[in-house]
Amino acid sequence: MSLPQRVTKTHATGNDFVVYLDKSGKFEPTADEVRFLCDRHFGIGGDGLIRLTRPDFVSDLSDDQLSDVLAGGAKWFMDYRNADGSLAEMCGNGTRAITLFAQREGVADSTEPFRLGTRAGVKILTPRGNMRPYGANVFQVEMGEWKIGETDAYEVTIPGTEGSARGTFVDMGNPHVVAVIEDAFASLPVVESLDLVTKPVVAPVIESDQNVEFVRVDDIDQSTGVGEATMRVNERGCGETLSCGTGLCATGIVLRAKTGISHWDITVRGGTLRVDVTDSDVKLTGAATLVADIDLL
Ligand SMILES: N[C@@H](CCC[C@H](N)C(=O)O)C(=O)O
Repeated sequence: MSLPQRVTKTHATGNDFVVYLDKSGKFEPTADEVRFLCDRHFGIGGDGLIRLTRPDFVSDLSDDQLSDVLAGGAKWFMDYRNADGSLAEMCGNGTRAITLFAQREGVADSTEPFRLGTRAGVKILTPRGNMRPYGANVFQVEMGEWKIGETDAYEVTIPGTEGSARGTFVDMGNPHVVAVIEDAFASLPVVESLDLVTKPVVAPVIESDQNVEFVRVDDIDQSTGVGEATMRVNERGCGETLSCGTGLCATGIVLRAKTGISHWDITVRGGTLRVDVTDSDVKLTGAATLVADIDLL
């Protein structure tokens, strides 16, 4: 068994995680252990597992990744695993949940920005306290650089559902395809009616697999420059989740490319978050929650 006795259940806008602190590097989980803890019937349940550890205890990091993380000033690392046991480069919601946990464990200062290492580089989290309409224990995350592919280059379908949409690839460190489904190129049902238990199909195939976001623009206030949108997501390695932080950022980036609006309040099934996009950076603002400490038997 490579798990510690005590783990903690957390979530960030309903994207839920089993997390633990591994100060000594003794507790690198196996894929079977991840699947067990994330199982909603036989385990604790979670969209993913996060080990908070020192960067040099993460065995899959290349020398370049490790030196980038250390050069970026991160003393702690978010080792993220999807519920199916696969590794992921990044988890936007996970960065907030694990930073709140790091504060509680006394390894992050609750008043200062926290530099967190990830497989997609260092992310900086600034605590914002309670913030309407986003909730309690809000953090603003500097998610860093992003890349967008050709607009609408992919066809997105859902097996068993009639219709299709066009999707745009976004690299947030991890891979996303964003389909704005209530525009001229889409014939899928409305966002709320989609079957996202079924994994969407993206063509042409993306080798890494991908997370897929389905989005509707609800409102654009030209006087404030802020848009509102609704999004749902099917995540790689996990299935439908109530929220996906990197997916929200990818959504903000695609909506900016399509509308010219850079600031978005996006509502997912787990709440509302803020995404602010510039040419060189994207910021994500949202809440985080610690739910329970659990002793494994
Ligand atoms: N929920 C996450 C993303 C988690 C990883 C993703 N499933 C992947 O494999 O890329 C988020 O909040 O960003």
